This record gives sequence, structure tokens and C-alpha cells, in this order.
Amino acid sequence: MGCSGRYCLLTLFLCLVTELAIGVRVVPKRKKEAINAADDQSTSASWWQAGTATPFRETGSNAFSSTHGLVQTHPSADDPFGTTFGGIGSTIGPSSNPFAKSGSGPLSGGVRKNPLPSLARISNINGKASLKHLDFTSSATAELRRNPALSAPDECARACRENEPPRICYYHFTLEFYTVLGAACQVCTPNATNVVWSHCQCVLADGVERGILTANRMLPGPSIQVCENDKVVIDVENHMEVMEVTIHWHGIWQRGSQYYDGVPFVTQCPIQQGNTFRYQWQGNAGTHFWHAHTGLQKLDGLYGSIVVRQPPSKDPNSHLYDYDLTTHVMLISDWLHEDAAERYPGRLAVNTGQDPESVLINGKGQFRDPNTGFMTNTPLEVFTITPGRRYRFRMINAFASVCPAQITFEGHNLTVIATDGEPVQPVQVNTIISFSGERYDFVIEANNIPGAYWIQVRGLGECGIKRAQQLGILRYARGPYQPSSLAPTYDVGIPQGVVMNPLDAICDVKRNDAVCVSNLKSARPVDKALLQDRPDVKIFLPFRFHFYKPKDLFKENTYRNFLVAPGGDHVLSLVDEISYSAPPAPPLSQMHELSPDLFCNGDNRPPNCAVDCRCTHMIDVPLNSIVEIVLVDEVQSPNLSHPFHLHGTSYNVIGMGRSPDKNIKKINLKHALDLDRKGLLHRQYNLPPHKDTLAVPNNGYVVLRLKADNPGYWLFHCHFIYHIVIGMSLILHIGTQGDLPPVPPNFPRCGHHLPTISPPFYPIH
Ligand SMILES: CC(=O)NCCc1ccc(O)c(O)c1
Repeated sequence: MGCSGRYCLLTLFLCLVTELAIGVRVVPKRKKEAINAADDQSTSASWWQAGTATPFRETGSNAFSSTHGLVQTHPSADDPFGTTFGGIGSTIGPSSNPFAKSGSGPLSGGVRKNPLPSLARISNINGKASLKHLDFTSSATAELRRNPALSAPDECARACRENEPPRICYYHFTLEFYTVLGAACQVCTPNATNVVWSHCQCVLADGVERGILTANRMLPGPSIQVCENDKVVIDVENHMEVMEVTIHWHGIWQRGSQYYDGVPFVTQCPIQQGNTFRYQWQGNAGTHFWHAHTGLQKLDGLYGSIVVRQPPSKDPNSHLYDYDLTTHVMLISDWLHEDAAERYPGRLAVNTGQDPESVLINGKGQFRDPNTGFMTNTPLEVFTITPGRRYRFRMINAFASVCPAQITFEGHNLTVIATDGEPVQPVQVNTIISFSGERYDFVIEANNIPGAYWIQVRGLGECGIKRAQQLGILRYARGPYQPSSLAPTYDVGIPQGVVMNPLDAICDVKRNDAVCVSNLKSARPVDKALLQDRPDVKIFLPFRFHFYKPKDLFKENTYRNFLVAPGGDHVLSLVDEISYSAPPAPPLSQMHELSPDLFCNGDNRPPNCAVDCRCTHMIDVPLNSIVEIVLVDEVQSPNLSHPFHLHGTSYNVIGMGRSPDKNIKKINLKHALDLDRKGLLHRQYNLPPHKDTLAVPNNGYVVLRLKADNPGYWLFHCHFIYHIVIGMSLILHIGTQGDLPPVPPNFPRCGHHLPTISPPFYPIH
């Protein structure tokens, strides 16, 4: 079968190129009927169907590439090469801040008075309106007007300089129920120069219509890009009907701002519908991201990037790149074509399991309907580079499902220089495998023949079943927009070469085909105290699933939560034989009101706690103690490696691997303890890398160390979203109540209301 008319089945890769130009219609959710419906509407061509004489794709400044693209106009003070990314910003004038008061202060607009060319090449951040935010709602406007100390998002996304005073960067997120391919997509018509107006509220995703959740009607939501020492203020206005929410700032340590970590019923009460909650924190440097931490909302669209930049002098790897552009942030996410809640607890017949249909790169992509072969024609993400230059890319794995993601750039090596925000000694690889919650920063040198090259993101593990993948384009400025090679398919991908983060977890031998996370070396000093032989506290944490027999689960008057895994098993998550359940109010702000009986851990199990023990799993460690955590994978499901994320601080990866004992088919706590006693747990103390999210190899273990110097209640959990909701979490409680900053004034409260039952007002007959 080949191409039939505009469509093609098997020779999709050939047609991808032509499809972009001729505009194939979108594949809607309900397969057959809906495609016919789309056929009926095809006479009124939508603007993303680039069937016009001057397809917007040719300009490089359409709405989609404009937030992440690069055009050759409007050279700025910071951009000696004239390769500034203009896009939207270049169309709406010189100032990013529509409220800019000319003359003085942080609101004085985007024109820099004292450019520092020596820094420009390192951090080529254009101070103009390059970041799409759509957050100038009346309340955001009012706040910026009211408070002249605040800087707007585009003023904060800038080159960072050593002696520059910090800014207060203000963001406003409006959270709503929203739609992919809603009517906004008919309103955002490109103008004569093919530039879509800056407040376009069209969300395209992979071209498949569905209801979603958004912040400021964008996918991903607004990007927070600031300099180290800036203060970041985000007003989160929740307009999601009948939904509570919290936002977690993944990778931000929240030192001194413990109350703004965004964990429901741990650090705050969730934000009710109609309420606004003001988060404020100062970020540690690095590539991070924000996402909803309540329920499954993250998977429905509530996420966005955070970049905290530093002056080049503070980054040990700054000599390795020329540009660190706001547009070269690469957030990858997995994507369903229905609400995430459709898969929880999970179905038995259709749409079983929790595996995504699709993958997005910065919220963009195309989708090939496996039943029809039809492909959507929505735009792919394009990253533009200039020949000879070296670019820092900041990749964020915002996946929510269990699939690892593999990212490969055709014709280009990747030099990994940081992970989870922390610098590492550079290593050159060809492909990076990452897990939910991880970040990898890498340098790409534009040293190939100027042209366009494919970027491929493949979902591995369970995603291999549906062959979920996505493509993007790495484009040389002034070159063609379309790669000359065939589009890589799931099965015939870009050659993989050296792998960062191999799934086989063979990390204790020298090899030249792969680099394990535990082989990375920190590029900043590691606290000596962390590397002592005996940590102050040593915690072994095995984790697994409890498999329910339906007759035990569906008993009269019992309502235990569970997940229907892809194979139909009904499972509950256990860490150290405990399934985490949230307390009714946050211990951080309302500890004195919570019954001590709520809390438990491996040494203090509630009386009569059964095989599916549920309580608020909390482990106390003294402030400033050196803590070692050994995570042991007792899940024993092939293909599944669980990434554990720690809030409040990073840890150092001392070791990872599998049992050296070939007779041991499955590792468990007892065996790991045994290995440790014999000194056979792999540990290495030479500059172990800092991370905050790390996959425990399947049938293996990891050894982590941290200094417990940030007091608070910090969630430590598997970052797979469906595993969080079935209890694969615990609280690492560092220090005591007295070590905490005071509860902010008027901090929202929550909890049960169970007064004594009062006597009736009127006599009962
Ligand atoms: C035999 C077995 O281990 N089955 C469970 C596997 C599983 C459990 C939970 C998930 O989310 C998942 O994707 C897969």
C-alpha cells in the first residue's frame, strides 16, 4: 500500500514531508465516524493546514516556532550574530512588558542600556518578548502595575551577570479546563507576514482533539526563566471547576520557602476552585520544571519548564557552549487522547492500562492513527542553530507514565553537561534515555552540513506496544526546513551509538557503549562528610506492588484504592510494606492538629496493619545528619524501572546495579542487606553526581547519600503518576518543628470537621 490521494499508510515517512505542505486534516478521537466528520469540514481549511500560497512553515516565524524558534531579524545587544529568536516578540515591538514605564526601574522595557558583549555569547538571552506567556490577564496586569518592584517574565529571561541586582519575577497562571483544537484555533489567523498574533490561545498538541487542563491556555504552560538569586512569585489562580490543585516546582529546593513546595496535604492545603495561591521562592540553578502534584492533572497538561540560569563564571561547563537560549528548552511529555482519569483505576476491555498514545516535544507533534494510517499535520517543534556554534539544550522529561524516553538527534553528538540541574563532567553520547522527572542538559555543536535534521523521541518499555514516538527538527539557520532523510520510524530509528542511561543497568564495569548515571562525575565539589564510610542514618527501602485478588478487594464495606495494571492485575504500591496515604491536613503547617496515629514507617506499623497497610509513611531524620538511602526494586516486573524523586534537596548517586550473585533471580530487601553486609553493594565515592530523580534499575538497587540540612517535610516518591496515586510515596521529615520557618500569615488551613453531634433543636417525635 502506498499513498492514496493525500494519505498514505505504509510509506508514511515519505509522505510526512508532503503532508506538511498540503495539509492533511486532523485525526479526531473517535476513529471512523470522526474522520468522516473531519472530511466534511475540510472545505473550510484551518490555518494550521498550510494549504496557502505561502505556507507559514516557510517563514520560520509561525506561532509555534516563535516561542522556540529563531529568525534572522532584530539583532539585539545580546546577540552579536544577529540570530536572535524573534517570533512573536519581534512583531509586538521592542518591549516585553506592555506596562513598561520608560526610563527607570526594572520595568523599563526590553532595550538594554549597558550591553555586556563579553557575556553575550554565553547566554544569548534576548530581553525582548521571546517567551509566550499569555499571562497578562487583568489580575496579572494589575499586580505588575501596582508593584513596580516586579519584573515581567520576558524581563527575567535574560543573560545572567555577576553584579546585576536580583529581580522579582512575577507570573500569573490561570488554570482551566480547556481543549486541544478548540475554536481558538480558528481565531488565531496568521497576518500578512504569516505571524500569528501573540495572544493566540490555540492548543494543537498532536492534532487530536480532546479536553485538557491548561495554565494560561498553553501547552506546555508558561516557562519560568530567571537568574539565580531572582525571587520568583507565581500566583496560581484555580479556575478548574470542582478541582483542587497544587503546583510543585520540581528541582527547586525551597530552602526557607518550605511552604511553597506544592505537595497537597504535606506542605499546603490544595487550592480550591476560585482561589488564588501565591507561591514564592528563590531557585537553585539548573533546568527544572513545574507540574501539578494533585491527582493525575499533570498528565492532562499542567506542566511547564523552569530554567534558573547563572552567570557563565559560575557554571563549570560554560566554556563548552556559545548559546543558552530561552528557545532551546526541550520539554518532552507523554500524551493520552482522553482524560488521565479514564485510566484510573483502570479498565479491563478497551483502553486498558495507562500507556500513552503519543509523545509531545514542547507540546507539539503529529499522530499517526494506527487503525487508519492517517497522520495529523500539526507542526513539529523546530530548534534552529547557526553553523559552527555550540548550543546548550535543556531537556526536561515531563512524562507521567512508566515509559522511559529515548532522545536522539540525527547527525549530532550530545555532550551531557548537567543532570537534574546539577553540572557534571562532560560526557559525549549519541542518545539519552531518561525517566519521568529527570532533566539532562547537553551541548550540540552545529558542525554538520547545514540542513535540517530529525529529532526522535521514542517511548520505551511499555510504550513499545503502541510504538509511541514523536519527531522534531533541528534546523540550521538559513537552511531548509525539512530534513532530506526519511523520517525515522519507531522501529527504524536514528542509529543509537553510545547510550546515556542504559536500561541494562550494567554500571560497575568499563564499557564504551553506554554511560550510567552512576558513572557521571559531579562537576562541582561534593561535601566530604557525605562520603564517610558510615552515614549517620541508613535507610533500606524496598518497594513493590501488592497484587489483590478481586475477592479480597471487592468486599462488602471495604473501599481500598487500586490500579488496574496493563495486564489486568489489581495492584497497590508499597514502599517498605506501606502504602502512603495523605493526612487530612499538612504536617508542615498543622502538625499539632494531626493525630500521631496517622503516621507510620517500617519500624512503627499501625497495629493490625495488613498486607495492604495504608498510613502516612514518614521517616524522621535529624537535621544535618548524613543519610544513606538504599532503594531496592522488589517489583520484579520486567520492563519497569521506577524513578524516585526527592523534594527539598538533591542526593548524590553513590551506586546502582543488580545483584552480582548470578543465582539470585530476583533481588529483595533481605538479599540487598546481605550484599551490603558483605560489602557487595556497588559504591563509589569519587565525585558522585547530584540528582533529584533517579530510576532504580529493574531487579536492581541504588545507593543515595544526602546531607539532611534543609528542614521540612519532603516527599520522596516514584515519579510515575499512577503509582503516586496508589501510594508509592513517603515523607522524609528532616529536623523538628522548631527548625522550620514560621507558617506564613493567613496560610490556608484544611482538615476534617467532626464536631460532637449536638442534641436536636426540636423534640423528635
Ligand atoms: C506482573 C506484573 O508485574 N504486573 C504489574 C505491572 C505493572 C504495574 C503497574 C503499572 O503501572 C504498570 O505499568 C505495570
